[in-house]
Amino acid sequence: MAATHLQLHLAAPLKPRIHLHKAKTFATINPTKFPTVRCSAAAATPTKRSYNITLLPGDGIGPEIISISKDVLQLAASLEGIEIKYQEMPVGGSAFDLAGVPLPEETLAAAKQSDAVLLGAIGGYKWDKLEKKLKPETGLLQLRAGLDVFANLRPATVLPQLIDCTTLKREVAEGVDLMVVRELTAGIYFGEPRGFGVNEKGEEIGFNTEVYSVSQIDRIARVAFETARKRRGKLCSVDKANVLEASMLWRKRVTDMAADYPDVELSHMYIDNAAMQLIRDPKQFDTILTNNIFGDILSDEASMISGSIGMLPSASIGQSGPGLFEPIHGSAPDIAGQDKANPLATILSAAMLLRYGLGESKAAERIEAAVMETLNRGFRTGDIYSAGNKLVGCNEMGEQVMKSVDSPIPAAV
Ligand SMILES: NC(=O)C1=CN([C@@H]2O[C@H](COP(=O)(O)OP(=O)(O)OC[C@H]3O[C@@H](n4cnc5c(N)ncnc54)[C@H](O)[C@@H]3O)[C@@H](O)[C@H]2O)C=CC1
Ligand SMILES: CC(C)CC(=O)C(=O)O
Repeated sequence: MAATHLQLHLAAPLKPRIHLHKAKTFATINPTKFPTVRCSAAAATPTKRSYNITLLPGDGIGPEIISISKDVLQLAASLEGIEIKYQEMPVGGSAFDLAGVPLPEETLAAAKQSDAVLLGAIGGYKWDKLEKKLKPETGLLQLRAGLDVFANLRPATVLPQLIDCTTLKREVAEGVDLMVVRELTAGIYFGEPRGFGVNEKGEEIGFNTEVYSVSQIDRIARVAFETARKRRGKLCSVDKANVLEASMLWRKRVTDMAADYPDVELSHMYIDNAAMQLIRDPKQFDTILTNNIFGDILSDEASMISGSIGMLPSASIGQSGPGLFEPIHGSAPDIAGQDKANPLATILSAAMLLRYGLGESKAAERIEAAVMETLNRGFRTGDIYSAGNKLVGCNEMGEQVMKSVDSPIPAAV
């Protein structure tokens, strides 16, 4: 098993040497905006050019968007002289149907042994009534925990081509470029005790626990400070420290860590206010640091500022082992199998895999440039359609991105 370049740079627990820098080539392709940070190997050239990727299509639209994203990834990689071997494994509801569990041991083992993992999405009506441990969602949480990918980077950028898709006023949305750094393997999604029971009145209850340890807070905070430092130097930590003890500890640790980052302007915001501010004036945000559940919600909210949840990719990284790359959306069972899904969030997740997971920035730039060019040529899936553009399905969108992949990349400024 090969450690990714990024992970080598996260090796020291308290001072991960995560490297994030301005994606100048992207700014060149489109001077307005796209994700303006990347974290990749510090070394200019990756040490190897042959990789093993585990593909986890999952459920719903997952197989459609993964199939297309694999083709795009393959083309971009081969044009850069990179060899990739793929292994497709089941996860989620489809894994339950095949193997009786949502994360078969073989799937986790394959993921751990690969250089990076690309996931579609999991879940669907069919499996909603299963007991908790068998649900597709449990499989995804087990996968994230099994890979220990604690840092989930979710960029949200308003592209000029999609400005008509935002639900906000143009002047509010235009130029938004933020990064949500979401803690991914702790908090209420994982905390114990949890379960169902009966209270003292004999009434049935369901309960969960929001719990964070110092080390869990410190490691995600460190990633967020490093991220902010390489962006516009502003970090907003979002919590509920007026009510929750876990948030009180979170705020204290983040505040203490700020001493190590005098160049980063730290602010704190309660989650309820942050949810409101994100709609009122999203441009005030640069990097947002938050816990597992607040990050899940805020990033979905941010997706509508940029036009569609079908546009936002994510990268989940740990201190060692492969990273996990997936769109922020779910399995969209309402449109599954209808060739309606927007594949761009997954295609852009494949670009993040190349850059953050493998340190292969040139191939990543090819994909990002191709997405921009495809949008420039007017191709739109239904979720991002506006008058005057060409409405296409998931497959056609993928094919158009493929056509653009081998177009020349402008030099960095
Ligand atoms: N990471 C994952 O695999 C996640 C899985 N889920 C699961 O997905 C299932 C559906 O959950 P929902 O709450 O409906 O969230 P969802 O994100 O799947 O869908 C919400 C809405 O966005 C649309 N949408 C999502 N992705 C799209 C795309 N690529 N192109 C066009 N439209 C898209 C859907 O059609 C739907 O109307 C559930 O079983 C849930 O547990 C939900 C969130 C994350
Ligand atoms: C489906 C859950 C396990 C995760 C989730 O909602 C998310 O990460 O977006």
